[in-house]
Amino acid sequence: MIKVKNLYHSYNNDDNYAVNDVNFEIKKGEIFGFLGPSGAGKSTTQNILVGLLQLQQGEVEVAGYDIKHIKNKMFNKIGMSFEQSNVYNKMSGIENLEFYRKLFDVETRDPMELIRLVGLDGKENVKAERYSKGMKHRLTFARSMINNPKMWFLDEPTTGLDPAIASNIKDIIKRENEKGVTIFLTTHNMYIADELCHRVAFIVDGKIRLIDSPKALKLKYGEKLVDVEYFKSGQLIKAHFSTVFEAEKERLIEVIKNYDIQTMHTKEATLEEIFIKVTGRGLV
Ligand SMILES: Nc1ncnc2c1ncn2[C@@H]1O[C@H](COP(=O)(O)OP(=O)(O)OP(=O)(O)O)[C@@H](O)[C@H]1O
Repeated sequence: MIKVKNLYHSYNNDDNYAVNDVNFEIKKGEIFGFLGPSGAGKSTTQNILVGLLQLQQGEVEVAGYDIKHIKNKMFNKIGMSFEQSNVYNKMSGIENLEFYRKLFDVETRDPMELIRLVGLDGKENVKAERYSKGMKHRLTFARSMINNPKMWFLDEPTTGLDPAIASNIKDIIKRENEKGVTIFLTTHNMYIADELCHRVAFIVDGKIRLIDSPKALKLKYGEKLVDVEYFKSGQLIKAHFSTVFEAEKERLIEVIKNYDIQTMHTKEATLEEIFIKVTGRGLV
């Protein structure tokens, strides 16, 4: 669905690259996470992919279209939800969607259905200038689905939303993906990436440092420890055991056999810990 080969971008046309030899492919039906700290080059890459920034160097194919020769038809197939909401303030929520749907040559979704989906019903006739930041964000998100995109670009889709609304947005993303929509998700929120993405790319200083599935990364970089809380002579003992070393595995079995276990968890590395391990940098 997306092929990116040897992509470079410099804002000043010098050798100070915001995107520096980036390569990746996204398969149809995949949720691909682009994970990196502020200034890593995520938005620059995404903006080239959606035709907002001109391709300077490299090869990019999106939904079967070569980005060097963008055809209007490509925009029928893609949807974009930006971190910075860019809705028309003088129009109401529903007017924004009604206006936007006219820009497409394909069948579009019912604006009111989308308004309901993102929980803006009851506010559809209010001008967007009176919407809160989170409401504008949801309207932008709803708008990005109006043309039933096959390829959906989501930039920080849950940033600034309260937990219940963020959870609703995550469910919508999962459902659309189950229907076959391919998703390019840009974020520095590792929880979202972990929960939603089939594969993630770690990007720092314009370069991709690693691409893999969250599960494979955890298996590779996880500590393989089991944390156990158990009662011994009436006292709660907290201990952890490696599942790699034989002696520790035997100690763990002894504890399970002889004591009353309160809690037992395998300790997995979080994506953020792995990111720091691999790149030497934090995600913010
Ligand atoms: N319009 C611009 N002009 C000049 N430099 C820019 C411009 N936009 C971005 N940059 C620079 O390019 C680099 C990559 O920025 P980019 O916005 O792609 O990062 P990002 O990973 O999306 O960050 P964030 O998470 O903060 O959005 C940064 O060094 C940034 O300062």
